[in-house]
Amino acid sequence: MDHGAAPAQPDTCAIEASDIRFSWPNSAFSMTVSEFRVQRGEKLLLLGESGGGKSTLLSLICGVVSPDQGSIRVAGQELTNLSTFRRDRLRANKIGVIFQMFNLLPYASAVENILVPLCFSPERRTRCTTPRDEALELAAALGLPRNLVTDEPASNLSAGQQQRVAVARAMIGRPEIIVADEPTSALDKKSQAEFIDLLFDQVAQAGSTLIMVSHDERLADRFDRTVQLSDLVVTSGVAVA
Ligand SMILES: Nc1ncnc2c1ncn2[C@@H]1O[C@H](COP(=O)(O)OP(=O)(O)OP(=O)(O)O)[C@@H](O)[C@H]1O
Repeated sequence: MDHGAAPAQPDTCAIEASDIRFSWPNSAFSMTVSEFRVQRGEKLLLLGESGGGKSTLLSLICGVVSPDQGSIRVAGQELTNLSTFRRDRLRANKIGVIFQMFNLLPYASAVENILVPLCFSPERRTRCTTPRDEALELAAALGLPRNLVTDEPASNLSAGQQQRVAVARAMIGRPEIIVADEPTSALDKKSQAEFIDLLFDQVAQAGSTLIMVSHDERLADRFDRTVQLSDLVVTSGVAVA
C-alpha cells in the first residue's frame, strides 16, 4: 500500500486541489486541504472514519459545493471559476458517480436508469452510437439478466442488482472520472470482492480514473494508492466517530 503523493505533473492529473478551505453553512464543520492530486487512470482509495469529511471532499471534487478558497481542477478545468450551470455540465460530462444508496429512479427500469446521465451530458451522449444497446451491453457485462433490466422497475431489484445498475449508470458514455461513495458498505467480503472486480473491469475498459471512498481498510491492496483522509485534510468543529 503506497501512501505517497502522486507526482506533481498537471497534464497527468485528473484531479488537482490546492489550498482548499471549506465550511458548511450553518454547521461547525470546516476542512482544509493543502494538496490533493489524482493521476489520470489511477485507482485511488480514500479511507476515513465516519464524519471525517469524505463525502464533503467528494462534493467539492464533483463541484456540488464550492470551496471558500483554493483551486480545484477536474479534467484540466478549474471548477472555482465556473457558474453553477457550467459546474453541473462539467460534472455530467466528466464524472460518473456511484452513490452509497445507489439513488436509482425506483419506478423506472434498470435500462432507463442507466441511460439517465446521457440526458445531462452531450459529451457522454456523443460517445454512444446506440445508447440503449450500449446500456444493455453494460448491464450484461455486469451480470444483470436481460429481462430484469428491461421489464422490472428498479425497486424490484435486489440491493446487489441495484448496485450493478448504479455502476452501469456511472459508466455509460465512458466518463473520464468515476467517483464511488462507499458503494460496498452493505456487502459481505465475497460480494465486496466481486463488486470491486466488476467495477475495475469497467473502469479499465473505459480508461477512467477511479476515486472510491470507504472506511474499510481491507480494500487497500486492490487499489493503486490509498490515502487516509486524516493525512489529507485538517478538520475542525466535529468529533469523528
Ligand atoms: N449538507 C450539510 N450541511 C451541513 N453540514 C454537513 C452537510 N453534509 C455534511 N455535513 C457535516 O460535515 C461533516 C462531515 O460529513 P461527511 O458526510 O463529509 O463525512 P463522511 O466522512 O462522508 O461520513 P460517513 O462516512 O459517515 O458518510 C459532518 O460533521 C456533517 O455533519
